[in-house]
Amino acid sequence: MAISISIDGVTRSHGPVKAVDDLSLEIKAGEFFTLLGSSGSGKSSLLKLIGGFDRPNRGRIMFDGKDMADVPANRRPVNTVFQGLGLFPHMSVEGNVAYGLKLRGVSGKTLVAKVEEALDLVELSGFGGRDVNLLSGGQRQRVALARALVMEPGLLLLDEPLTGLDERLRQQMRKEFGRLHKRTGATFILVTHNQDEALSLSDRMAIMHHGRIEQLGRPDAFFDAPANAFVARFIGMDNLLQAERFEERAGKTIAVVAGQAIPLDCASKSTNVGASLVVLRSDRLTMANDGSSIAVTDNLTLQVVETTFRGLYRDVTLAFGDGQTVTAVCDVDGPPLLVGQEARVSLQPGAALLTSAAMK
Ligand SMILES: Nc1ncnc2c1ncn2[C@@H]1O[C@H](COP(=O)(O)OP(=O)(O)OP(=O)(O)O)[C@@H](O)[C@H]1O
Repeated sequence: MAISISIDGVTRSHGPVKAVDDLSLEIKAGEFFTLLGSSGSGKSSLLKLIGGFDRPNRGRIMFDGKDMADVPANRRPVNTVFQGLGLFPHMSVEGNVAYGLKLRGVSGKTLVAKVEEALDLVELSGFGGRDVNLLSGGQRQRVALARALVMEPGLLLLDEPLTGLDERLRQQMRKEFGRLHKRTGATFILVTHNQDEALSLSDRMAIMHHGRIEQLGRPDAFFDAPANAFVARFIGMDNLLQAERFEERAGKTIAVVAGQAIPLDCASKSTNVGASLVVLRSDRLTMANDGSSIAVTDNLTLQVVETTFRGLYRDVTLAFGDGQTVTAVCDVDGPPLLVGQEARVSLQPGAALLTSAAMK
């Protein structure tokens, strides 16, 4: 049965460092939830507290409403796949996968059937007798997954499980996680600093920083409304602009940047010049490759600072009169724009958002 998790005001300090800082979070039963954040943000620390490998200084962690404070790791309905795996090198694939079940007293035909089923789930049928030391990196990762899944946990914790794999294997394993999540119905919590992984797999995700959650929600919501400049930068929305003022025109909020009007998509947020930054979504900025305007209205006139060939498109860095820059995408047909030339950039609906300059 999938497990719901409730984290209530949890703090974990190491001397002066608060690895987890008064953090509260609800994870639904059966959800694929991702903790995303840079190195040292507290992701692994939080996962360890959930798994019962460490104890909070303050706050409570509940599974299906039951306080886990006095439940040790080996009595929690949890299995963990860590980075670096920790497979038993002296055991075969089968031996590794069967280990936990044997400890539980499972034996004979039931044991064999369960191990086979788990290996089948990770597409390693027939690999039972192999030496784990002779497997490829991806196969070893899948053995580690099978070893966790065979225990039929209600909660699976995945701590950077794809670290150290090459890009092709990462892609393959990523698909596998998605598939396994659907098939098992368990709650999955993934820790990663890889944004692609988080976006492609998660029902919901949280971006952590300094032991706190900066934003929580469905992956697409981060792009529609990044909570603050830190989150925007973290997810690659680097076009952040300081407005010189905000104005109301015909019921619309306009940001004025270096004398040019940028109509904002969200009128409800605070439009205090010091507290707010304008975010331009690069996927909603369009320009012709000769620099002429595409749309009749909502155009910006900017100066080309740099163009970078990216294969299927070109990145074009463009400057406002006050020196602030944004990057837009331009198609590769025809000659590239020239550095120093003027270009007309059209703002598609939803191109300009507002975000908070300050973090939580
Ligand atoms: N046992 C410990 N003793 C002292 N400090 C610790 C300990 N565990 C974690 N920390 C500190 O707590 C903070 C959060 O660490 P944590 O490992 O949770 O980060 P993370 O987001 O998982 O990072 P990474 O992606 O690098 O694994 C860091 O500043 C780290 O140095």
